[in-house]
Amino acid sequence: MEDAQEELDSVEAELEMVEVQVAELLQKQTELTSRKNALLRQLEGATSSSSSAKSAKSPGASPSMSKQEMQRYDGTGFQWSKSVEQNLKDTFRLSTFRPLQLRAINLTMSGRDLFLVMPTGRGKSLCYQLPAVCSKGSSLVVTPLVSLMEDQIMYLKSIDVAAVMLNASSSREHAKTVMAGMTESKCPFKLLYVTPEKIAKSKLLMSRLEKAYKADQLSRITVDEVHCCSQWGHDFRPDYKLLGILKRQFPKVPLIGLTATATSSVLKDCEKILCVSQTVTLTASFNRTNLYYEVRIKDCDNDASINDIASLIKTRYKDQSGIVYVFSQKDAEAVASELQKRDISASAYHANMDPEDKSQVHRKWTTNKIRVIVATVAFGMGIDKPDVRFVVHHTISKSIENYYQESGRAGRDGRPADCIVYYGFSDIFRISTMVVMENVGQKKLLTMVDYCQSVDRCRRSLMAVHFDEVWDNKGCGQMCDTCRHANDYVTVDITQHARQVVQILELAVTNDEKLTPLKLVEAWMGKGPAKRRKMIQMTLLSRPQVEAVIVQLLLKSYLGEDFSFTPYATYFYLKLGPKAALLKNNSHSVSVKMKSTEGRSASDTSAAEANDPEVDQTPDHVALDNGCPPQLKQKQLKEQKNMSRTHGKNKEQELKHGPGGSRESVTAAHVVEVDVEINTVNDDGASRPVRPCSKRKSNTPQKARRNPCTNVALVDAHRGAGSLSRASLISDTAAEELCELRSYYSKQLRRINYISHECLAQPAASGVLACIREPLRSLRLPRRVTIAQTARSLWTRVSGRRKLLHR
Ligand SMILES: Nc1ncnc2c1ncn2[C@H]1C[C@H](O)[C@@H](COP(=O)(O)OP(=O)(O)OP(=O)(O)O)O1
Repeated sequence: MEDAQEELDSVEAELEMVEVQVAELLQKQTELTSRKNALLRQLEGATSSSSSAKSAKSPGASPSMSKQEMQRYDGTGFQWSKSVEQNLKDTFRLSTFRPLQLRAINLTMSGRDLFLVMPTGRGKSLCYQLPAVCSKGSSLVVTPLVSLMEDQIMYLKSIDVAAVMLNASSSREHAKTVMAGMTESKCPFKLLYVTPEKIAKSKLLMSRLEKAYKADQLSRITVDEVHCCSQWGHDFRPDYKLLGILKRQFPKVPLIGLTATATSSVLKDCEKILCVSQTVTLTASFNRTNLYYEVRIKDCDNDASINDIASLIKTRYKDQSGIVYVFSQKDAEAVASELQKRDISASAYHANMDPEDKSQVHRKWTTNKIRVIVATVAFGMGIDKPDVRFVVHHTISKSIENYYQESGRAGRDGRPADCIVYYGFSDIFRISTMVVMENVGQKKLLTMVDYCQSVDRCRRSLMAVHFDEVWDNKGCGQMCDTCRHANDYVTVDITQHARQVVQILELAVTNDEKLTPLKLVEAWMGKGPAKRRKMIQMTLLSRPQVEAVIVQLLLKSYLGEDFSFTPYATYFYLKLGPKAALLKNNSHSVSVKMKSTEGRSASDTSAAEANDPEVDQTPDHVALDNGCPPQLKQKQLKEQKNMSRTHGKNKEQELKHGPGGSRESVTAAHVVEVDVEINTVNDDGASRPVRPCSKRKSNTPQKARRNPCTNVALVDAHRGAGSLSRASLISDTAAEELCELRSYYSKQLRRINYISHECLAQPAASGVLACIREPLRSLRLPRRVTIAQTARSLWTRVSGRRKLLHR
C-alpha cells in the first residue's frame, strides 16, 4: 500500500510538471505564431512599401484594397489635392509632408475610416486638422484631456484656424453659441473638440450633431488617443466605450482614430467598440532614431537616486529642458523639492494641483523659465515642447506602452535626447498593487520589468514586440545601453538559489504565513525570527543580487503574485508560481543573464555625447556589481561580514561552491573580491606594499581622465583568459594598476584555496575559520594586527583604489 501511495505521489508530481511544460509550450506557440504573422506582414509590406515608414493594412485593413490602390493615396491627383497642398503651406506653414501623412489625409478625405498609429511627435494632428480645414462644415474631435484640447486650440488660433471646445467647465452661453454654430450653413469653426464624457452625457450635443449631420455639416469624426477605447490598451477610459454611438448615428461620416501606441489586438477591440468595419490601419515605425534608451538600477536609498538624477541634470543636461516622471503626487512634490534643494529649477505637476497652478507650471516650462517638470503621468498627452532633451523615470512605468509614450516626449525636434529609467525592486510591487484591478495590468507590468531587467537584448527590440513590429537590432545604431555595451553580461545558473527561495515560501505555506517581497528578501538573507532562520538556507548574495534573483523567478513564473485587500489598501505577497514544482526535479535548471560582476567601466554616454569628443565621457554612475552603486556595495560588504559571523556554516558552503556547488554562481565572484585582500606578495614571495591611493590619483593626468578616448588601454588585454568582465576604457596607468591588482588577488586566492584544501583534509583543522586562518598565518601579516583588522584595512584601501581607477 505504501509503495503504491509513493508511486502515486511521484506520478502526480510528474503530471504537474508536464502540465506546466505544456502550458509553457502553448505560450511559446502563441508567441511564435504572433511573430510569424508579424514577419509575414513585413515580407508582404517589403514588396510594396516605397516609404521608409512601414505601412500595414492589418488588422481590419480593407480586404478589397490592393497595394497599388494603397499607393495611389500617396499621390496628389485627387480633387482635394490642390486645397490640401495650399493649406499645408499657407495655413500650417509647412513645406512637405512627413511619411504617411499624405496617405492618411487622402484616405480620410476620400471617406475611408482610418486608424493611424504613429509615434508621438511625428505629426498625427495634421492628419485630421488639415482635412478639417479643407472640408465643408466642421469636424468633431474627441480628446481625453482638457489640457490637450486647450493646447490644440491655442495652436490652431495662432495659425488662424477657428476651433472651439465643449467640456464640463464650458459656460452655458458658450455651449449655446457653439451648438447653434454647428448647424449654420457657414459654420463659424472648423474643429469642435469635446471630451468623451460630453458625448456620453449631453443629449443636447448629440441632437445638434444629428442636425449637423443631416445638414451635411459634420465632415469628420476624430478620436484622439483611440487606444483609450480598449481595456487592453494602456489608458483605458470607460467613457470611450460609449463612442460607438457616433458611427451608429452618423454612418456616412468618416472616422479617424489616432494613437501612438496600440497593438493589433487593441486596434481590433477599438474597431468593435467604435462600430467601424473595413478600417484601414496605417502604422508608422515605432522607432525614434534620435532617442537613447537606458536603464539604471535604482538604489534602495532614495537619496542616492535623487543625487544621481540631479547630477545628470546639472552636468549632462546643463541648461536643458526635461521631464522627471514619478509614481505619485507625493513623490512629485518630494522629488521636485529635493531637486530645488540641489539648485535645479524644477516644479511639481500632478492631477491634484489647482488648474491655474498647473497651467502656470506648464507655461513656465514651455517658455524655459523652469527647466525640469517633476510630474506624474497626469502631465502627458498633448505636450508639444520640441526641445525636451531628457525624460527620466524616477520610477518605472506600468507598461511598455506607457513608457514608450511618456519617454516619447523627448526629442520631438528630431535632435538627440535621452530616455532613462530608474529601476527599483520595491517600485515593482508599489505599481503592482495599483494595477491589480486592471485587465492584464500585472502582465504588462512584468513586461516592463523584463525590459528593465534585461541585460542582453536591445531595448528597442523589446519595444518592437509590443508594437508587432519586426525589429532588426542593427536599426538601433547603438542608441540603447544594451547595444552600446553589447557583451557586458554573464549567464548565471541560479537553480540552487531558486530552490532556496522556493523552500522559504513552502515553509511560509506550512506556517500559514504570507510573505511580502521585503519579508522574503529578509528571510532569505537571514533576518527575521530565529526559528525560521534555523529552518532555511540563507543566502550570502548581496541585496541587489537577491532582489534580481527574486524578480527573475517572478518573471519566469517560479514565483507568483498574491494580493490581499482591505478597504484602505492592497497588499502584495509573493507565492509559489506554476513552475515552482519543476525545481523538485534534479535535472531542471534555471539560468539568467546578469551584468558581469565588474560592471562596465566604459562611459555610459548619452545620445548627445556619444559622438562628441569634447564632452566629458566620464560616467556619472559607474555600474559596479550588477549595477549596484559604490556606497551600496560598501553596505552590502558590512552586511555580508556580519552574516558571516553569525552563519559561518552557510558561508562555508557558499564560499566553496556557491549554494549548490555551481562554480558559476553569482556568489563565488563576490566572495573573491570581498575576503581575499591581505598583503602584497610577489611571485617570488617578496612583500610589496599597496601604494597610497592619493599618489596614483595625482599621477593620472587630469586631461587623460577627462577624455579617455585619447589615452586608453583595453584592460582585457592585460587580463587572464578566464575573466568575466568585458573591455573597459580607462587610462594606461589605471589599466596597468588594475592589472597588477588583479594578478595579485588571483595569486593570493590560489594560495589560500590550496592551503585551505590541505586544511580541510586534516580533521583537526576543519571549519571554515581554521581553513582561512591557516593560510593567512602563512602570509606576512603585520604583528599585533588581527586578521580581521588587516583584511578590513586592506579592503578599504583597495576599494578606495578601485573607485579611483573607475572614476
Ligand atoms: N509635415 C510636417 N513637417 C514639419 N513639422 C511637422 C509636420 N507635421 C507635424 N509637424 C510638427 C508639428 C508639431 O510641432 C510636431 C508634432 O506634431 P503633433 O501632431 O503634435 O504630433 P503627434 O500628434 O503625433 O504627437 P502626440 O502623440 O504627442 O500628440 O511636429
